[in-house]
Amino acid sequence: MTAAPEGAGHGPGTAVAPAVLALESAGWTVGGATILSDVSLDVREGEFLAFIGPNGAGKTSLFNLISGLVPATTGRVLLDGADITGEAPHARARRGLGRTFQTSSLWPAMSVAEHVRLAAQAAGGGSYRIWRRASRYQDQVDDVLVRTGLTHRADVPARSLSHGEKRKLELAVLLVGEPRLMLLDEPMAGVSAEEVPALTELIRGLHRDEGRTVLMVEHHMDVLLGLADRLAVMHHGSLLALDTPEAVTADATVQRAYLGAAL
Ligand SMILES: Nc1ncnc2c1ncn2[C@@H]1O[C@H](COP(=O)(O)OP(=O)(O)OP(=O)(O)O)[C@@H](O)[C@H]1O
Repeated sequence: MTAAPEGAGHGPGTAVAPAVLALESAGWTVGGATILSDVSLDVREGEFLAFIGPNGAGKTSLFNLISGLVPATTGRVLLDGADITGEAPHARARRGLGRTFQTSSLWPAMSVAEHVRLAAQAAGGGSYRIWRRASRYQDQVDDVLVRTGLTHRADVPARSLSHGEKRKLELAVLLVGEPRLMLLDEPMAGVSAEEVPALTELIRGLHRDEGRTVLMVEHHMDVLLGLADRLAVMHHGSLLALDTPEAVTADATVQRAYLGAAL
């Protein structure tokens, strides 16, 4: 396993946890186009690492590479020190890696509770077709709905949910598998300004109270500045900067490449 410099990106005196995820010069080339190039980073247990960068910088592609949806054509991916570069997404999921997607993955006519129940059944090894035995997952469903604040919406079909509630439901489905490492790809996308604070608090709780390691792509800088331990700035498929939010936002190169006058 690659070790990051002691305490890199963490405050002085902060205990250094072991790396749960490490990328070693990871890259992805497809159809002659290099989408990701030489990305190296360590993510520590319990850390919140946010990815920012302009459209097309490679943030989603990097999440795809980490979760195994696209192959690393160069370099290595390590989870808890084990080389998982060649592993399929489901094998990575079994190791505790879970992710959400930028676009909604819900079934419009299916209720909130049914989504979570189906995920619980799948995680428990049950067939998607055996609905009669679904009742045995009820406690798990109730627990996840409470944690995501969706109990009062349990019987509502997904199509009737607000954008913020849909994002919560996607998190609920993810939480059924109790992933230790969560990759959240733009969880605030399409969410109204009024719903952003509640969703932010939910994600903060999953990180701070439940101790999960979180990687999150997000364009809302105001959200990230109160949430992320470190910011990774992607630019043209490479990692331009990786440091505390304060250091990154003060970095002149980052400002020129991406942040500009917004900060
Ligand atoms: N399967 C693919 N084949 C070819 N090019 C691809 C493929 N997937 C992504 N790309 C290209 O890779 C680049 C990075 O895309 P990616 O979606 O990872 O960026 P992003 O930083 O997540 O952007 P956004 O903020 O808009 O979501 C883009 O130019 C995109 O067109």
